[in-house]
Amino acid sequence: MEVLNQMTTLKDQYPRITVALGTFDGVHIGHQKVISRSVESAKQLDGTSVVFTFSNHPLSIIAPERCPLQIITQDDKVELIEKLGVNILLNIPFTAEFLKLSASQFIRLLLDQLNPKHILIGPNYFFGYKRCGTPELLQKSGLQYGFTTEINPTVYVDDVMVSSTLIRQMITAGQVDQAATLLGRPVTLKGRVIHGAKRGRLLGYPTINLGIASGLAVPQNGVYAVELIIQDDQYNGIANVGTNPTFHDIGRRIEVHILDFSGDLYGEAVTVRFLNHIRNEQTFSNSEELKSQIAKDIVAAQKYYQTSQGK
Ligand SMILES: Cc1cc2nc3c(=O)[nH]c(=O)nc-3n(C[C@H](O)[C@H](O)[C@H](O)COP(=O)(O)O)c2cc1C
Ligand SMILES: Nc1ncnc2c1ncn2[C@@H]1O[C@H](COP(=O)(O)OP(=O)(O)O)[C@@H](O)[C@H]1O
Repeated sequence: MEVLNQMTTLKDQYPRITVALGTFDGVHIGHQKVISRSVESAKQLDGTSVVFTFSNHPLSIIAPERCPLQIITQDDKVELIEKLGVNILLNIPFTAEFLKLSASQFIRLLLDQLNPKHILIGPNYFFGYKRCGTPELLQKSGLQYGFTTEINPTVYVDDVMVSSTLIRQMITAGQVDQAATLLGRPVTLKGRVIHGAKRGRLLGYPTINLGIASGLAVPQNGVYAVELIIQDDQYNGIANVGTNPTFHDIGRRIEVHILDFSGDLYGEAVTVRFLNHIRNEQTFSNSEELKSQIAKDIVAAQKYYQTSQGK
């Protein structure tokens, strides 16, 4: 997949473009449908599938105070879009100038740069200054300018409408299993192992510590059954997200005790998949109480793996 970080004229080089339009935070199952349809219709046309999206959330420019936490990083978004088989990703910054484009100017920009044959959007796609452009306007303009617009129907899971807003709420409420259903994959965070208070080894439960990137939606403080990927190996683990209130500790972080593992992991890149919420973070009166609770947490996590991983 070719990734372009600024608006580029593609129409001359690629005569039959299909373009999926959207912010696509999370690349959830609804987004995946829209993007996959673009890939399919490009194949039918013997053309080129393009995703046109922004590298920053439009609200970060329109109303920064209302800009939501992001479900995934930009790098992960690019990787997920690539996996869907897209040919070209236009991942361009949403700027103050872009904000001022009217709906018809935005359509004109698409025509001038891409001249698409087919446009794919979700049902709640609005565009142009003050979100004046509607899916219907795109359809009508297509009749005039020679493109078709496909509005993908709303995707539901058990009567729940899939949306980035709902997924963010689920993640920050610790409902990671429900969020995974709407994302089509587990809630995943990545980081490098940093040094902590070196207390874990004394408790008998060493934990890799990961910092929390600002701006990302992180599961609410608590204990979770997780899977980890370190280099090419997969492990089961038990994570605590929080501030270690038992020890009047410092900043919020993610820590994971890896089951059946020993070794030095400082500095390693780690991927953590949050599978299931086990309990909330608590303040214990002493480290013995915390230790015996962690032993119970591990039993709960193992039960979870046995049922979910078929072991
Ligand atoms: C499964 C698990 C559950 C935990 N639950 C709590 C908790 O409820 N309250 C708390 O204060 N700390 C909790 N912790 C965090 C421990 O306090 C922390 O791992 C320990 O202090 C070691 O910190 P260190 O890695 O900085 O050395 C938990 C850790 C694990 C691995
Ligand atoms: N099973 C394990 N799970 C997590 N980390 C482990 C494990 N075994 C060894 N380690 C190592 O021990 C370190 C954690 O020990 P800990 O005493 O908690 O120190 P810190 O406070 O620096 O995290 C990890 O960074 C890793 O290098």
